Amino acid sequence: MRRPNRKPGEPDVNFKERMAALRNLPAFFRLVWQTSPWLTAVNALLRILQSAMPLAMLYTGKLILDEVVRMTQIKGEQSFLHLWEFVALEFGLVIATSALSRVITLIDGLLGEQVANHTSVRIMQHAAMLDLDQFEDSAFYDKLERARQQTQGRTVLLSQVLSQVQDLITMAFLAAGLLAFSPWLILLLVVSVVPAFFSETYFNDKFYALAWGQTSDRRELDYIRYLGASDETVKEVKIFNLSDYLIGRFKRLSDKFYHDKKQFSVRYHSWAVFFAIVGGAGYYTAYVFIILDTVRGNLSIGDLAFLGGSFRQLRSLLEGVLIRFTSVTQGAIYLRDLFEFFEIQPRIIQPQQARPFPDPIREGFVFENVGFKYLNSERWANRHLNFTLHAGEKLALVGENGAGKTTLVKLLARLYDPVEGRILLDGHDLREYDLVQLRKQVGVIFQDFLRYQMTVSQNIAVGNIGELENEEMITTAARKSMADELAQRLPGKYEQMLGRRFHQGVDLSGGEWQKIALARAYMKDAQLLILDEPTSALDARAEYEVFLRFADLTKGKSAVLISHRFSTVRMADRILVLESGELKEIGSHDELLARGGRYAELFHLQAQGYR
Ligand SMILES: Nc1ncnc2c1ncn2[C@@H]1O[C@H](COP(=O)(O)OP(=O)(O)OP(=O)(O)O)[C@@H](O)[C@H]1O
Repeated sequence: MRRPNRKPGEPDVNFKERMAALRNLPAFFRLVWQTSPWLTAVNALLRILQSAMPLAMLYTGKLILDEVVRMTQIKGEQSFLHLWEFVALEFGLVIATSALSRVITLIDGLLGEQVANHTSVRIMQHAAMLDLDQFEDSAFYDKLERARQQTQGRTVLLSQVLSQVQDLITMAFLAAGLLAFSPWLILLLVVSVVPAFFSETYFNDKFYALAWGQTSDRRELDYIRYLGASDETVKEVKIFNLSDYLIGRFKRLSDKFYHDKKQFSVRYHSWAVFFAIVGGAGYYTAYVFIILDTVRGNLSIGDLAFLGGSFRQLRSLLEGVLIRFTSVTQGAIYLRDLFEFFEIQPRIIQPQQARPFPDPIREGFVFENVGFKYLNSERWANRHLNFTLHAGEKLALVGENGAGKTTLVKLLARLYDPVEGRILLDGHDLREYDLVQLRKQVGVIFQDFLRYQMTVSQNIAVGNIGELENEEMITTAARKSMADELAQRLPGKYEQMLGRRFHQGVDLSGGEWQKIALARAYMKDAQLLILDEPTSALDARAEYEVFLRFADLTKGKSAVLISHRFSTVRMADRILVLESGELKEIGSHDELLARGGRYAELFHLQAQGYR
């Protein structure tokens, strides 16, 4: 479960907001047009054609009826030519209508799919640009989630808006016919349908509020569902016998949803039935008037059929349009989340006149009174940091859990910018350097590195994805990190699928995964390599070898190592001890031991454990 959501019942959308949300539609249609101009244009054209069909058919029906009546009134030999022409015309129109509606559905589906894919790609592109700390902000995260989840809704919205326009045109055609006969019939129509519209809007708002109120509970439900049945959780669920507890929690929540939904739906549908009766009464009042006028001889039988048909269709179209209006505005409100998400801009961006990243680094990184605190946190995760990471130096960071080691390396890799002070690289602020080059020249393997459910070679290549096809580079990197031996043992070698999610995937042990992750570090020729607890799961021999190799393989390069094992730490040139985010001491292993400070204390503590 991710973030707390808004309070139940919030936000209650009113009519004004609904109308305001419609302003997102032009931007939406620009997006649709960009996705496929060709399909959009054809779709629009066919829909205009389709919208004239109902009137054409009703009118042909009238012609047929009038012709039949005329023929029954005349005695003697008669020509059927006209009648068959009309029938053929109506037959043609029927066929054209169903063909058109098929083609329109087809294009809607294709276009919807393309729009969904195009939007997903844009969301991914935009998310990739954004800063790490933006992902840690709950309001941002909610927005991203909603922008992402509504992909399917947008496909529906597309055809809804198009159908809405099409129906409005059809109505204009039909209304023109009715208007010529009797304008007040139109008035009657509006009066009989409008209450249903207000009822629909009212219940839609209520439903939106209900859905909003349930968002965080729904997430909890999804989370419990995931806990209850997934490859990653099954082990603990079995060992701790959690399934009954989880099922109980799931049932309690889902029962509550069911209860809320039932209450809502019963009220909603009861009112819908009532308003359908009102609408029906309106229609029959009008129909009676038309019948009476026909009996009086003012209208032909054909007119009766035409007007009755027009009125009936107009009523159901109007009802449909009004009801659809609420769901269109609903969709437009969700669009607002999407466009607001696109408007979020990253702060860590490529500088206007970027300085090329030095190659080689001459002086190194200088921390000048660097301080950093996380968003929504009052505590400084790092503060008053003053030290130099010299070019070519191997620096180890030690400190207790939460001391700020990972935060420090995130600052070094410019995943965050300092809140206080600055970091200089060869005399210039890190913020002035080309960001793309910086990402290439600073390699980081985090303690919570990703275990991609992909092949061994893809898992290594993510360290430098441009070299995905470079087998030699991948195997060399694997040899350096000792992942090669592991790959050779697997049935599929480098093409072996890892993880259990996909066909014939195999899972690895924690240490084996670390070897794979370490290989990523060797995939690029970075000048600064940061390893955040890279060997915590390796056995003693593997760890020893990794570090012997590491020193050798990173000769002339700078490196930062985070580790809780002092056997690893002591191999570094210097060691920086952090305490509550601040620098406690810095020096070589021997210097720090001689000083008898915190490092010496921690070192002896760990050494004691081995005696
Ligand atoms: N994304 C975050 N948002 C808010 N606070 C955070 C975040 N990440 C870390 N912190 C806090 O910042 C402080 C420093 O965390 P950091 O991860 O740098 O510690 P660390 O020394 O690497 O710890 P460990 O040895 O457990 O890995 C901690 O108090 C932690 O709770």
